[in-house]
Amino acid sequence: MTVFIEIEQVDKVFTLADGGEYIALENIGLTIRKGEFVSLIGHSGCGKSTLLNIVAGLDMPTNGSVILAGQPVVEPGPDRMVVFQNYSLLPWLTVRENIALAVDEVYADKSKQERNAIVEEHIALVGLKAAADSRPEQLSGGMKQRVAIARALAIRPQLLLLDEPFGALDALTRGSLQEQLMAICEESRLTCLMVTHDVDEALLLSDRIVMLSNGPSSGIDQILEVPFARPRHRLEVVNDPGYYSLRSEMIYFLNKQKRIKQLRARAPVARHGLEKINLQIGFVPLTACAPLAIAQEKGFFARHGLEEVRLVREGNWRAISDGIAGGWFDAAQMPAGMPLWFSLGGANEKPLPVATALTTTRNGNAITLARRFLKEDIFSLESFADYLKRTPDLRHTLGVVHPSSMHNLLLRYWLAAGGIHPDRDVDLRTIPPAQMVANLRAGNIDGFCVGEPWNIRAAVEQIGFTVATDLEIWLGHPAKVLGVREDWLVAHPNTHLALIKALLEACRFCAEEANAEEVRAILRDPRYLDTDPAYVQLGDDDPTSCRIGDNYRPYAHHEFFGPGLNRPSRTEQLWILTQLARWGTVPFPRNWVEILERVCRVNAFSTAARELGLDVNYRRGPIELFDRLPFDADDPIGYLGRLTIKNEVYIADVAL
Ligand SMILES: Nc1ncnc2c1ncn2[C@@H]1O[C@H](COP(=O)(O)OP(=O)(O)OP(=O)(O)O)[C@@H](O)[C@H]1O
Repeated sequence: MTVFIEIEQVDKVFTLADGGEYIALENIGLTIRKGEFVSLIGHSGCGKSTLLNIVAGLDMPTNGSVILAGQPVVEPGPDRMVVFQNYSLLPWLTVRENIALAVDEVYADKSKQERNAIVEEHIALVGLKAAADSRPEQLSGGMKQRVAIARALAIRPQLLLLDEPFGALDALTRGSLQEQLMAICEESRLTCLMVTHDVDEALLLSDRIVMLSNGPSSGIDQILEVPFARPRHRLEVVNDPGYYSLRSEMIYFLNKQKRIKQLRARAPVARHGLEKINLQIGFVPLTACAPLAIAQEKGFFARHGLEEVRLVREGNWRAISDGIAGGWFDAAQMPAGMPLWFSLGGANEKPLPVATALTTTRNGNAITLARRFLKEDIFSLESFADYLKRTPDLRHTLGVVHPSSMHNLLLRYWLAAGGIHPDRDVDLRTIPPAQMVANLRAGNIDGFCVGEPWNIRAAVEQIGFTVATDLEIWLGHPAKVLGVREDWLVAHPNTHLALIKALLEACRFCAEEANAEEVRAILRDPRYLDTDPAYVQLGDDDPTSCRIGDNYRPYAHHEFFGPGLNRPSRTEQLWILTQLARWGTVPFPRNWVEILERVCRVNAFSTAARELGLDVNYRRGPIELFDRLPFDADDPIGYLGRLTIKNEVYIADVAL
């Protein structure tokens, strides 16, 4: 399909009554192909109608241009017709006369007979023959909108612009009009640009959905391709396996925009020598969020002057990374690899320096497989690898939670140690932690690697079984860290120290066996983990492992506090770095020493720990995983070279 519309670097600035300015749109760039159906979606006031009006020629951009079929758009024209939500019919004219008015104007060179034929054809097209002599007041909303569509189509525009055309109609009428519009567009190969608030409408009608971020200075946040075959039928579309993932992508986007509005609304408050005491800290509901929950509920934040901390519960790590990248979180609980992943451009190919000065938990992960594998005598890495070799025609999908999480890195390491290439021999799919068990139950995945309580829950509920835990993979590995953007850290050094101190005290509280019941009770609150506390393993008699219910598999304890446990480790971060580079997620930086210094803020940890009177001189031993392959922290590139199963490794200078 050829390019039909080019929207080039369009800005729209409105002059306000008080003389000020409002930047509605900034740097919008979009091309639309001939015959394509594109929808614009976004929150109220984000500039959808403004953009539509600019394409229609009803308004002009402040900067940039719109080119339609090679010609700049400078005014409205008959090649573009707009259908508005409020129909815009002339009340004193009948259906036939409303349509004829437009036809007579555009086709003045045709005979009266030809013009009448066009009018009648379009009245029939939208099924309004019986109402052709009625005036708008005698029509229902759906009928009026059909007149508006017929009027728009009758002049054979090259481009149909629709501004929430079905917004005011009841669900039944809306559904039937959507189907009629789809049929007409497919028949006439019309190009359409539609503004809508309706996620399902956009998915049914569009080839692409353009999601606009909130204003001021709205821009294109993301463009979704809608791949369903045409002609489309509503039932087939909603039953397509891809429908719900596209739908949740849109809902996620719209919710994110709503949250950004709320979260940005808080002005910083400085007090007690701290640059900011009203913090928003993101977390994902896992047993590992205990230190944050405890710091809040037991008053550790407040004790260190952080009097207005708001913990923001997110369903997945992507929302955490969006919150940090967008700057509406001050800090977040993160998977151990996320600060490096950000700093090396994992989020959007542009390095965003993110630092950590505190490891909040170790352990707490496991690998679960669906129970049906037990019937095939699969109970270990070796038997799983054997099974995959025996059944090369079967594809297996395993869930991980984020590219930078230890679950992803440990699962990949475990598979590769068994001779399984994680990107060739199986499919890895990113799924939010709390949705792992449901996806395993539904058969969408064959297994997963995730933090607790989800492995234990899958085992206790007999949906899956734990095939490997931290005890077998890497006992004591870092799991979650406190992450902050480097620019935030530089602007809030005292607040950062207070935050580390509050969380270190909370970590100590979580680690004391006597507090286990209280921590469990706090975690069961819907604001935190919201799960049966029986699945939360804390405070077992055995210092290294625990057994839950009648599930006799030992699990490693979450470790929250102890000598050298919370101090960020450059060696561990270097191991993470080699694994991220091994799988091609980020380049391996030639300047890795500098990168590790920027990411791993050992000094900030030491200052905080010293101020709390804690010993800071402990060092962790060398890293050794279950396969006993030595990790050479002095020669990480040599170590990467010795790994046989890997993707292409890129080595590059990374400028932070
Ligand atoms: N003439 C104007 N003068 C000043 N501001 C304007 C003008 N027209 C629109 N705006 C502002 O520009 C922004 C974008 O408005 P627009 O109507 O395009 O949003 P929208 O996404 O279509 O909203 P909705 O979904 O509510 O219809 C809004 O904040 C609006 O207040």
